[in-house]
Amino acid sequence: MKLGFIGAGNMARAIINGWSSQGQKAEIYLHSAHKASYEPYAKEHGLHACTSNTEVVSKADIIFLAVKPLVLAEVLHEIKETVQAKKPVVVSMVTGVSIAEIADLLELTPKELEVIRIMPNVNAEIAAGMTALNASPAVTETNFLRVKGLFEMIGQTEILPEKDFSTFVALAGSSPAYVYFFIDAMSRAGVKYGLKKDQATKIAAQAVLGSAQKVLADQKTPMQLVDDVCSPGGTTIAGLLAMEEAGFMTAVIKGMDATINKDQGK
Ligand SMILES: NC(=O)C1=CN([C@@H]2O[C@H](COP(=O)(O)OP(=O)(O)OC[C@H]3O[C@@H](n4cnc5c(N)ncnc54)[C@H](OP(=O)(O)O)[C@@H]3O)[C@@H](O)[C@H]2O)C=CC1
Ligand SMILES: O=C(O)[C@@H]1CCC=N1
Repeated sequence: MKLGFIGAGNMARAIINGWSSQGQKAEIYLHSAHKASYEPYAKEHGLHACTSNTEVVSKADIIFLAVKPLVLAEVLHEIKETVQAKKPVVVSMVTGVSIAEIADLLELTPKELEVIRIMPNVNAEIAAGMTALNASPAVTETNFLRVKGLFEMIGQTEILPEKDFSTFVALAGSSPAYVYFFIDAMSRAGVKYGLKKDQATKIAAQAVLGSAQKVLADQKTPMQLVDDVCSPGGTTIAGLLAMEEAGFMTAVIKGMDATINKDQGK
């Protein structure tokens, strides 16, 4: 299995570094916009640096599209003829672009080309990712399981209808940033009350990690777990009510709404 990456930015590197940490051995071919960006990275990680996007398509069997939505049309125009001749599996992580749109830009239909749409997140880098997948009708079971397996190596996966991808972006694609933001806010409070920033960040991050693990491991709902921490007349209920007074739940949902609207081009 030969893998190809078009785009070598934050998300591509998180995935490739995650695979590398898990001993993934497939050859990887890579190209991005600037030599100074992708060549040193390829050299450092034992990847094949290609001289064009078309070369990536001609060398690899599974092509990962890891570019920003704004340059996607230009990239697909560039690789169109090689894709039409070779029919590799095309895996897109580009936000807000459907399988049908990708096939269309390549002047093929979803029945003619194996297109897998994914939405990963940056925690793939430490094998703690969360990736959604959906496939065009042309995708064979073998190839789908192959791609799904690559993401199971670096986290959890969920097969989702494309209509739910925008919601998934909010809950898992973008949300690492929101959780980092929350951790930083807690950590700043620690600094306000005299802790060093790195110490406060470690304490806050470990509390978030343990809480997430507890939610996944426990039969109780998150709200039942909230109640378990809130001693009557205690510190937690005082803090929780102050957060709610400042609009915590509304702020989170407004953030999710804005993410989803942006993903849907609204
Ligand atoms: N970052 C994240 O957490 C997530 C991102 N995504 C999606 O993944 C995609 C990539 O995002 P991200 O990695 O963050 O973006 P980055 O800006 O970090 O990386 C974009 C990459 O695209 C390359 N590029 C630009 N133009 C071309 C071109 N014409 N041909 C080939 N490569 C090109 C850039 O090259 P160079 O480095 O040489 O400048 C860069 O390597 C986006 O569609 C994003 O929505 C999905 C889930 C999470
Ligand atoms: O901010 C973005 O548009 C991308 C998609 C998910 C995470 N980063």
